[in-house]
Amino acid sequence: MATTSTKRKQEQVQGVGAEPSSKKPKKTAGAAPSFAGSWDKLKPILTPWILETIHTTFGFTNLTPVQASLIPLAISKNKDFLVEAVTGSGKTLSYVVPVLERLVAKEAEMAKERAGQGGKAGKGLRRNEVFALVVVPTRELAVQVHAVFELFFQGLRTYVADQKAMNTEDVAAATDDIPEQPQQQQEQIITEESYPSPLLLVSGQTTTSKSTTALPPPSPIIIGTPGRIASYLSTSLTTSSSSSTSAFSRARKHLSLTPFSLLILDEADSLLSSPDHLRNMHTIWSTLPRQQRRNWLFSATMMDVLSERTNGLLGTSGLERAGLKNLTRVVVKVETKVKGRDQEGTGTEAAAAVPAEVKQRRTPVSLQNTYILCQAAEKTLQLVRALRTETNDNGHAKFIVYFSTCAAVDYFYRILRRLPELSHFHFSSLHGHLPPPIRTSTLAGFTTHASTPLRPSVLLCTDVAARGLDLPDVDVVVQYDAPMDPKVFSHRAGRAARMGRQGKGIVLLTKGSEEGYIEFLALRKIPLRRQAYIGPEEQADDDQGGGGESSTAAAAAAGESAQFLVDPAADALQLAIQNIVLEDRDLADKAAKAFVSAVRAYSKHEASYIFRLRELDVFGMGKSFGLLRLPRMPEIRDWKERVRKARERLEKGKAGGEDDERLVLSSWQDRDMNWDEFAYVSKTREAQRLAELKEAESKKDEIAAEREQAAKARREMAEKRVAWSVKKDRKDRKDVRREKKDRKKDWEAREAKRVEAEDVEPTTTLDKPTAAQGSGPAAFDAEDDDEMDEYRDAKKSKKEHHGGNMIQSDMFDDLS
Ligand SMILES: Nc1ncnc2c1ncn2[C@@H]1O[C@H](COP(=O)(O)OP(=O)(O)OP(=O)(O)O)[C@@H](O)[C@H]1O
Repeated sequence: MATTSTKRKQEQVQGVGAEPSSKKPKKTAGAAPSFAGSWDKLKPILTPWILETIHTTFGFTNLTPVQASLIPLAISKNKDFLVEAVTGSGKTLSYVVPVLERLVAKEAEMAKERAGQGGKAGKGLRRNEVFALVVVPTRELAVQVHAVFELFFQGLRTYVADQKAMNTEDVAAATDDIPEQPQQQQEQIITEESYPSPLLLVSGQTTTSKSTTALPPPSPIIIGTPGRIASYLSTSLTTSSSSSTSAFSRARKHLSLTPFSLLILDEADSLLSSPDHLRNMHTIWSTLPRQQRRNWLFSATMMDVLSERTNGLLGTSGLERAGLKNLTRVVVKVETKVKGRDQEGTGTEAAAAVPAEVKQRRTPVSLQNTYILCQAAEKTLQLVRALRTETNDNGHAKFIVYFSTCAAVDYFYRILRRLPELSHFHFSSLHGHLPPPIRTSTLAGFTTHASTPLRPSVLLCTDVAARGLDLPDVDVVVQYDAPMDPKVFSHRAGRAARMGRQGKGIVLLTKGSEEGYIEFLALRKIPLRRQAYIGPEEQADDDQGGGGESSTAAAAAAGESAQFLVDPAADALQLAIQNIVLEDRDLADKAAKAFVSAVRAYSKHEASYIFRLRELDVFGMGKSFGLLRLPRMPEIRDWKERVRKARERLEKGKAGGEDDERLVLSSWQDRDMNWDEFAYVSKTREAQRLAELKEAESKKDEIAAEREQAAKARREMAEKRVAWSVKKDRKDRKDVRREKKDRKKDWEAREAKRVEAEDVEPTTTLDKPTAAQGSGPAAFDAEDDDEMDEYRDAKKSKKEHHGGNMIQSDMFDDLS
């Protein structure tokens, strides 16, 4: 067996840090995280109430490596930082603590300055003065970070109350010979006591009103999403040129940036790559004072921003353009010592002789990242079986399942909980199209659910829950769809295995087309281990849990290749899902929307050379979604055409290669049913449908005529658009084809005569004259290519006309 040990080290940070802990970090693979010194021994020494809160409220004794690396630097040096450490390694506290320490220092500095200017003694920051901004990409993460700050301020209040109580006791017990409390300490208590709660700016929580009077009052620390922060700042700070002085001063009074010092971007790579976020970030940057502002950037995939050049502000030059120069990098790496041939568990005695190798990885060591290869038609089946085997065999209880679109989450949420084999699971769903209060309650429900293997819980979600969320005790993360942005992969998987806890990740990859993703991730230092296709439970029992390739036994019995044969259980599951869908037409609508949006999402993969839309088995995908019929979309027409051609090639004995093997086995059958009688459960919806049906019936001929006219107009338009050179080219090719056909007829006639005259067997396909010889049947095979060209031309002109999209565009704008 391969053995692993863990070592985390800091890089590019000077030697300031916590004193090393006397306890050795645990070295067992995937055990508790290695800590890097105790909070008590941290230099500089933390402010008493901050230290007390870390100990009593959070219950933490030791620092994590990223905290030990960054906190001393961030408190004592006025620098910009770029911080990368794996998911769940404690990055949040690594900035929260320095922000608070610097706030305390600023408070004291301002108090001194203002006392010097004749201000009220002991008053530092004013109520409208903002000291730090924390920007995060999602409302859920903002709420979480806000709660951490809030815990510290609660800790402060408790600390102050305790101090006061102690002082009162001291006073009561005082005698003349006991010295007074030092003046400085009393002042500090009064000052610190006055911090207002941090301000949270997220959707559904704060108003977007243009009026400053409707805005919540500022706080020294503001946390929020880019859009909300940008609009809050601009509304609070800007006035139109026609505004009166009093309006201006009202606005200035609402918020002041005089002491502003820190801008923190958590999940910074996401904030800097999404065009929407970036637009808001530009507003924020232009509003904040540039000189005195320090920028701290955090993410588990932060270093990627330095190399990528295609999106947003990424790349070093992009960061420089945004004023993010001279960033001090703090990178905490995870190293795995691998003994044996590889780290995928294939070690043997011989392999053990191979010297151990140290490999870096960008995921926690306690995270076991795996992939399952299956057919597109088997994906939902594998999801269902994974949920069951992980609970039954591995005792796991808390799951997150990621889909690529909101519509897919919405649909599968309605389906999975109705499947009898998952009836004991508690499902919840989270995506960006849900109203904020529902998002909040869903997350709270999932977090507090007392999950056990007998009553497991599953959160179905989009990437809205991929980054930063610290959801306790997540055992397994399943990625039904690989993320469009490869950086998100480790963030998703990192919802499990946090802070040294054991966790597992499973990504479902389509056999025959998506295997390249494994190598792709390995190059990004995210090693994946293969997990066998999950067979039926009885089989798993027989195999001691080994599972097997889909339908291997059946295929072997039939003497066929198992490679692309679909597990019969996938057909049974499709039927079961269809039967659920048949209960309400609304579900069929949701299924179609989910399917269409998922296909469109597929076309948006950044790693498009791995996730090729052309390779997407839409029939199989339709089965996995339990569709009753396939929606009309160009991708399906294209796939149908390719399947047809592959079958033709097979009939002609020309089929070859994996591609054809897959296409030939791909099949689709619409459910035989009467759609006119398929009703909505909602009475109003159904009444509306019936009315529309009646109207359509009465206008049937009119509609058909309109359609015919529209199709004709489209054809004419397409014809007009075709360039003269293309038309000529087409005519030339037509002529060539005609010539070939004539030659073929000619040859056939001659061949028939020869067979009759010489009384011989006709020429077979094996002894055909070659195309180069120009007169045999092979010379006519080029027709296939011509037809294909023509098909492509027609498709292209049609695509140009329709913008390549027959489906409503809102179906796709659905990714998180
Ligand atoms: N010093 C510590 N000792 C023990 N637990 C800690 C310590 N610091 C943080 N934690 C806990 O570890 C968990 C993960 O921390 P955090 O959410 O900050 O990770 P992260 O690195 O920001 O992860 P992500 O990249 O996913 O956002 C949290 O539950 C947090 O309370």
